[in-house]
Amino acid sequence: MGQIGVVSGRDAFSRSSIWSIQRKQKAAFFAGPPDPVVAERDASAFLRKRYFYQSYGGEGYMKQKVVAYSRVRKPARELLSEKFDLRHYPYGTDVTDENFKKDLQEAVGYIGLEKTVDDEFLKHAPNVKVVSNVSVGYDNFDIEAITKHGVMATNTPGILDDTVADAIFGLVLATARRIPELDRYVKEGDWTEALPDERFGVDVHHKTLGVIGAGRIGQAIAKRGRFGFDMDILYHNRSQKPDFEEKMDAVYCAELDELLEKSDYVCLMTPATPETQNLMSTEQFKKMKDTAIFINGSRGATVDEDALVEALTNGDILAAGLDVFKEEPVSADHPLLRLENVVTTPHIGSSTGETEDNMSILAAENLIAAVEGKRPPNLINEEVWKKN
Ligand SMILES: NC(=O)C1=CN([C@@H]2O[C@H](COP(=O)(O)OP(=O)(O)OC[C@H]3O[C@@H](n4cnc5c(N)ncnc54)[C@H](OP(=O)(O)O)[C@@H]3O)[C@@H](O)[C@H]2O)C=CC1
Ligand SMILES: O=CC(=O)O
Repeated sequence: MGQIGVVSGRDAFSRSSIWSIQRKQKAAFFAGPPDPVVAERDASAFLRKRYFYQSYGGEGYMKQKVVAYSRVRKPARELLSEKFDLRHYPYGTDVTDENFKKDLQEAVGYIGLEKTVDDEFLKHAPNVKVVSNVSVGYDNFDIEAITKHGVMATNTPGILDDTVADAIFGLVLATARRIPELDRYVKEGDWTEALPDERFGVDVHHKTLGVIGAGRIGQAIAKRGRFGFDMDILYHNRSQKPDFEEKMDAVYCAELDELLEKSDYVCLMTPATPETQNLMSTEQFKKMKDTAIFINGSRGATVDEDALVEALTNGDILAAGLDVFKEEPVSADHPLLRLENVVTTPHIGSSTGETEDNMSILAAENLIAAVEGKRPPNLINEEVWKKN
């Protein structure tokens, strides 16, 4: 089936229908003011006809295809289905799947998460106007290639900040107070006497929290530390943030080393970019206090995992809380997972029903705007918009 450049029901008529309406309008103009009874009859005929074309795919009406991949939530799928012929594929599907490949060939939009969208992907998607990520991080997008193809790229910033900050601060507490380990201790029947000292945790309140990457989420984490736990806040960031400093008494560390040397908790929240690749490696872990805890909520790419295993085993740092890994899902036999001083979660920063719904809806709105020729609210590659 070929494609027809129509989206809404208003456009869903064959040319002959439109000419017929135009002829009637012309005749009505020369006939003077309309008879209200006739006007009402014409209006209901118009609606019936539109219903017929929408419902039965009559001549000239065909919804455009949109491909959705993985966790695109129901409210967003419903929103998209009102306007498009939505084809939803599960996690793991790729262009080796013939149906996915065919739908992608015809689709005007793609919405999903985690899948790499690069030159190769876009060669299979020649009609796509927009690729809409259901996440704020877009390291799975090759923005240069997407821009070269004249395709708009969008993401979902802002609406997930508090949810992610809660999860990452949860890792701070779980790691410091050894909650998963002690949960097992209770459930496995080992709680038969007063807790031995070697199972004690460390305080979080009144300690120093160092945030690397004090953007939307980094600042939301700092807010919890500052106002919930009376922590002193240090931050290292590409640019200095005077507002943030004022609100949270945060102190800027232009040099990462300064933050690493002074912090009790180091929380990494930068995007994954070529500059942040293995930002934390042997040298950086050695700079940290041996009583300090490292938390990664950014992406696995920002941490040299072999160096982290070494730092945790040698006692260069006390413990680590990790929501993200270089390979996801992380393999069950990964050396990090064998360490008792590591607490993990399966990349769950934004994983609450409410927030995932909101992210999916925002991603759907981005897609719809772009396909309808409007500037999507969360456009990443402005150049494509300016060119049009
Ligand atoms: N674990 C999870 O489930 C989730 C993880 N994330 C991750 O968190 C990241 C951040 O999201 P968000 O806070 O919304 O993004 P923002 O863009 O608001 O914040 C990123 C911050 O990192 C800073 N930064 C970028 N590069 C560097 C660098 N080389 N050195 C120091 N600082 C740097 C930026 O500085 P500047 O202000 O100067 O640009 C900015 O302040 C996402 O890209 C994603 O990877 C996001 C959501 C959930
Ligand atoms: O990791 C999640 C995101 O939104 O980025």
